[in-house]
Amino acid sequence: MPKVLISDKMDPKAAEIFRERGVEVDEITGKTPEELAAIIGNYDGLAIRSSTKVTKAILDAATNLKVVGRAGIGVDNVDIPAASSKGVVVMNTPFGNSITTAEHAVALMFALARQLPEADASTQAGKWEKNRFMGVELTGKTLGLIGAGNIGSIVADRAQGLRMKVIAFDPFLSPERAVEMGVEKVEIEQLLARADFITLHTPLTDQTRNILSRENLLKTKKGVRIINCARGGLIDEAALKELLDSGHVAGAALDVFVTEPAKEHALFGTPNFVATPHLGASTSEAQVNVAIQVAEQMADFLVSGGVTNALNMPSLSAEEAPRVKPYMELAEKLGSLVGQLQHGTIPRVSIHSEGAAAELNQKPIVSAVLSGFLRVHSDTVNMVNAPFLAKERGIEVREVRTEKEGDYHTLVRVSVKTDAGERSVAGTLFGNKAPRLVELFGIKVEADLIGHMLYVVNEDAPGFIGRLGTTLGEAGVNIGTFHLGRRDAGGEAVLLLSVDEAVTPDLIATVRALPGVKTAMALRF
Ligand SMILES: NC(=O)c1ccc[n+]([C@@H]2O[C@H](COP(=O)([O-])OP(=O)(O)OC[C@H]3O[C@@H](n4cnc5c(N)ncnc54)[C@H](O)[C@@H]3O)[C@@H](O)[C@H]2O)c1
Ligand SMILES: O=C(O)CC[C@@H](O)C(=O)O
Repeated sequence: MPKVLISDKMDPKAAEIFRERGVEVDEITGKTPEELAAIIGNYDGLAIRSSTKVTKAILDAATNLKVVGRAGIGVDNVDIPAASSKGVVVMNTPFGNSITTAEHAVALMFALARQLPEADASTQAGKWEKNRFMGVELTGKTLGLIGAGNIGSIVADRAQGLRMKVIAFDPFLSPERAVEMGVEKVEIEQLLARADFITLHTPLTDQTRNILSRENLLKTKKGVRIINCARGGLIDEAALKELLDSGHVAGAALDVFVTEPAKEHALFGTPNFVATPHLGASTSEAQVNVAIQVAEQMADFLVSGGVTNALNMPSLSAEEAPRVKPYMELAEKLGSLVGQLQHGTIPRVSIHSEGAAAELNQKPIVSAVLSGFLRVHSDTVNMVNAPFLAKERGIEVREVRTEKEGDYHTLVRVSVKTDAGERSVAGTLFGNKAPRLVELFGIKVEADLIGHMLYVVNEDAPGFIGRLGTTLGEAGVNIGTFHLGRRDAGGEAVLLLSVDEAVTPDLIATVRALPGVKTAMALRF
């Protein structure tokens, strides 16, 4: 039974779904990084919100971890490159809290427009300062969106309902989508110069870090009001404080901070500054949504291999998974076979799916080939990190599909470019389930690639099989299955034998010394 740790406070629905789906679950929140590192080795999955930091150190300690599930959108608390290189899938729930967060941004916009928090505090302090709190209307004002993705577009929709004019800076926003959203796509300079309110809805990346820098804040319209419900680090907090103090910025509302939790901050107590403790996603509706979604996605992955909303692996729905999985097994075996048989630099790997195989999602098949191929050199390679490692090693990966059937109803061929030219192996699925090799370097040979195997290339001559059988028998090696193929009578023959135990290097040397043997190698599947 796979085991998951929920390490941040999450709606109880998550644990309920894990258990219903046959996943054991522990809820242990509030651990220090050291305490988490001490227990993470016991788990196959880690479900988090924003408090748990999944650092390289945690991943190094997570010897059994297969998946990290973020009940939310931002994954800046997960070291994704480290997770990918350790073969850990990282998933998020990209839509579950979008409405809630957009509503929080709108709430903060109202709070700034009418100074609601300060008016509330003053009134409850018995001051009745009716003339102190003069607000501004939203109607007719210009709202500048920085980031017009899921949340930004919901904010735009709500702002239009409030009769605001919405302009958006987002390099990835297409003109068609801008028209559909009813917003004017602008460059950042125009946005800064024109917006009465600015709201941020981008992830924190190298391009967005400090997007509201001191320089950009100085380019804003005097009296601008700024809202950040996306990520700390998008605004220069020190410059924001100065510009609030000088009155250039009329108000700022932050839900997110460079350092969280922000228990002390230079901005705290500044007039017209509103703060919430990263509450963007905190409604019961959003928390139920993300808890259900993360638990379903992680359980699908751990129980049936389905991959949804992964940031470092191709998606594979729980419905597709049973059909694609036997192909992944076949692909991995074929990748492993070429990886074991071919040494030296391989600049290109091509994966050709034919017949029924060509109708499937190719991404997991390609990843499985690369995983089998590269695992020959490292035990830590898997489906998640194989495409990254292949890229790192400069291996070009080609994918070809031919929907028409050839000799087989379904076939996967893996070819590698070598100094001696292109060499390929091919396999099929028997009964749509059992992977079987059908061709090896141009020779038809049918074999199940399982356990310990011996690969021999020899001159096709009478008596050879007997001599080989005797040699193995004398070494105490029991033959399980025996597969033979040859290019033509008297030409080159290939033998693939499954044996009950590993073939030692000494025995390989003895086989290589037999008359007529060109190559002999031990293989492992
Ligand atoms: N406060 C919270 O509790 C809370 C809750 C949910 C999401 N968030 C955060 O909100 C942010 C947005 O979430 P989303 O679901 O809308 O994401 P999204 O991916 O749907 O949208 C992000 C948008 O930012 C745009 N973008 C990327 N780089 C940009 C750049 N350099 N300049 C301008 N635009 C750029 C993208 O093109 C995209 O349209 C994320 O950082 C997320 O983590 C915060
Ligand atoms: O989990 C939370 O409370 C915050 C989530 C939010 O930051 C997100 O990116 O989805």
